[in-house]
Amino acid sequence: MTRLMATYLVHDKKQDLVKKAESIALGLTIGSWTELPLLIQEQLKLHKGEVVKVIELDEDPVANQYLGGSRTRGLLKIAYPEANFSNDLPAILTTVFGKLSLDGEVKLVDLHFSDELLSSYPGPKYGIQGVREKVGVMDRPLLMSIFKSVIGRDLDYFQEQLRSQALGGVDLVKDDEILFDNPLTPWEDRVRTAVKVLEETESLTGEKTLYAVNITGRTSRLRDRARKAVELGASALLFNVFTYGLDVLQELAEDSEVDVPILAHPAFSGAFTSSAFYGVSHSLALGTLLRVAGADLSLFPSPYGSVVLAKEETLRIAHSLCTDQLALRPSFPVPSAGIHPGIVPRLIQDFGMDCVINAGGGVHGHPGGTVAGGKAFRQAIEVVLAGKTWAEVASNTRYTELNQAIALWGGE
Ligand SMILES: CSCCC(=O)C(=O)COP(=O)(O)O
Ligand SMILES: [Mg+2]
Repeated sequence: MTRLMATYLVHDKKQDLVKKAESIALGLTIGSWTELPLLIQEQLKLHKGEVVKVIELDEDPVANQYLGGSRTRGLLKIAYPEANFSNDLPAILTTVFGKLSLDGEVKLVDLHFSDELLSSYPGPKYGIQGVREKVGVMDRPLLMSIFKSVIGRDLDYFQEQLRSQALGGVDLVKDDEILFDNPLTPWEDRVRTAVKVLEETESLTGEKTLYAVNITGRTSRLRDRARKAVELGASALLFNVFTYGLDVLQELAEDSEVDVPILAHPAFSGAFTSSAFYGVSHSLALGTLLRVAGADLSLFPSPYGSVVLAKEETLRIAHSLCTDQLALRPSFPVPSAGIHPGIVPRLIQDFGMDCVINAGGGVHGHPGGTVAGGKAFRQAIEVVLAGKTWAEVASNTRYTELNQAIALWGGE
């Protein structure tokens, strides 16, 4: 019988972590089975969670102070029989972290899916390789930019901003997650406009740019919207997965008519990932679970910009998105928020070639405007991949836009 393995970080008031683990393993499966008749105990044994490992960690004085008293800290590994749940993410998450998520200082840090369980999840349709093929770029990190200040503006503004981003050499342009359907830039018109603009820019530059339209509105209408978006020519979709739910993402990702890459935005995820004591780890939420649910790209705060995560956290997210220990296509890591060209060396050093460099303000806020902003990023990527430093290209006119960006925002 295959089992799903969950790992929890606990800060427990009591001393005995083995007892704690046993109570979780029981409580989330067959309950107080010891009080049942022997025969039934025997039958239910197959459904009982099993404590696989208990690792006691050193006490953390900072955590103790924060939590107002001494706590026993540890990692608990518990295996749940797959026979206990239907094979879908709502059932899995309710099993491993349903009522437990409300029960004191317990954080779900990892889930290990067996191959058998995983075979019901197709994962990303495109993944890193498929997205690269769509834009025809295999040999460098991709560049993505974000529409900014579109709320309250009309389609002409949208069109101009898209054209500038594409002419700047951006591979993917995405709606901001806070752009919903609205009378000034209805989503269907954004897609129709993008198709025309991007055909035109491709004929000028020879480079493909994808447009990810934000799929929003009531859940019951999302599938139709996503299909319609693709029919109208959308080349990617942006999805605020954590305000809808992972299963909704999976429904979209599995739909054969939704045959474009899906970008998962992390909006709202901080509400249940940010605490050191409660909720779900960043790497599970923004890494493993998004990949399992079928996100082709996962956006998350980088260690360097305006909304930051600790570097180790971001590396763990990227690892979960790409590790070949999970038999699914890898999803593209997209470290984001407050990114400017001066940060590019650190991003490439940390995340390697297979990442997407993503910026809004860092493109549009360039002193030379949006086209120059895109160019500055492409130049930064080129310089880093050539193994050069900013100082070595400081007086090179091939890198004018990059040098302007470095002068404004700095760079190491
Ligand atoms: C927290 S990751 C999401 C990044 C994002 O949605 C965004 O709008 C970033 O914009 P910026 O101007 O900071 O590049
Ligand atoms: Mg945004």
